[in-house]
Amino acid sequence: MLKLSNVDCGYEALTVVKNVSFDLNEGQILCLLGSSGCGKTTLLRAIAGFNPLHNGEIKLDGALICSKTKSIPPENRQIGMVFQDYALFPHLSIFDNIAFGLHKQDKQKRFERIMDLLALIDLHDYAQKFPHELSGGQQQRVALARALAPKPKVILLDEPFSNLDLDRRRQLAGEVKYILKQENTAAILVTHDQEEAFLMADQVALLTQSTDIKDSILQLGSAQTLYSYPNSIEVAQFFGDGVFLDIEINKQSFELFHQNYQINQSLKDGAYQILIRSQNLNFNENGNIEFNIQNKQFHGWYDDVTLCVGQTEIKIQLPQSISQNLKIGQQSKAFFAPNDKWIY
Ligand SMILES: Nc1ncnc2c1ncn2[C@@H]1O[C@H](COP(=O)(O)OP(=O)(O)OP(=O)(O)O)[C@@H](O)[C@H]1O
Repeated sequence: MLKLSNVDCGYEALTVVKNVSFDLNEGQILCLLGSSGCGKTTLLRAIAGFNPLHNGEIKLDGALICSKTKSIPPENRQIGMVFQDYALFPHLSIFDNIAFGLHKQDKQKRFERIMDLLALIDLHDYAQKFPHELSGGQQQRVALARALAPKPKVILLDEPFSNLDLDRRRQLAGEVKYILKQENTAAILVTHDQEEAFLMADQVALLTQSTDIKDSILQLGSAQTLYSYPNSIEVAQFFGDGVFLDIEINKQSFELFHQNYQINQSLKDGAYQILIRSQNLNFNENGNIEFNIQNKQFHGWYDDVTLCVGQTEIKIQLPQSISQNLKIGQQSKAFFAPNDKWIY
């Protein structure tokens, strides 16, 4: 439904985002994920019509809405926007805030749509209240209802949960996903929080921070694909789970911790790095590698655990159920099974 083809965008002479292409289908949620300053908001604003395209084109339902030479004004794009700071009108009631984009509809239809939306966001008793009487999460749900009211084809959400504390963010992310799915409205969410992206997205586009690049999107796919099959070291590092070890591939095999491993993909002989995550280790006294527990850091349901296999340090996250059996300074054993999909 929304199609970006080879989009470059930014500010006057500065191109921030390069060569972005993706398709968004009806009712799908796409998350633009990436570190601060990588251009997520810039891209979102270009889709909304607030920033120019330097190259490429954007189509909505097959119709060109934006290119280097053409730009339909934001208000005519059938694209709604929800901002980080809610941007509700303080002097209007919740009812009137939601009614804002519905002035062309007849009174009865407008009333029904607003009541339906108030029920959907679970604020049916709040119609006559004012924004300052609501919590941050409630205000954000009203902002979403206001954006959804005219039934836009796509909703753009720019860090919509960042003003809330962590617990409320997770809860509201789930609620917003439910509301968007009920309305079957496609959405693009900007976030730098991977958990939020994983919780909400059908597709995740991870953007690079590097400016010296051809393509801003490092990888596009489901959350599971990005996490389980990162296509580069940069993608794997973004998720921050695991360590990279140097290996030397020779005739489709490599040695690690004095064991030889065959690989099932065709790689030229040479130096590579392999990603090691906790899934590669199965703690068992009959294991094939021996290690020493160097450090443990408590994080609640998991610990950051630093193991030393010979001179090699491996820092991994382990759930309490495993970590509680590993004492600092203790020698232990594990079965080690590297994953040849994680060689870079
Ligand atoms: N109005 C502007 N004029 C010129 N450059 C800008 C402007 N706004 C942002 N930039 C630059 O564009 C780059 C991308 O900014 P953008 O706000 O899109 O990043 P972001 O990924 O959304 O970051 P954050 O997660 O911190 O919001 C940054 O280098 C920023 O300095």
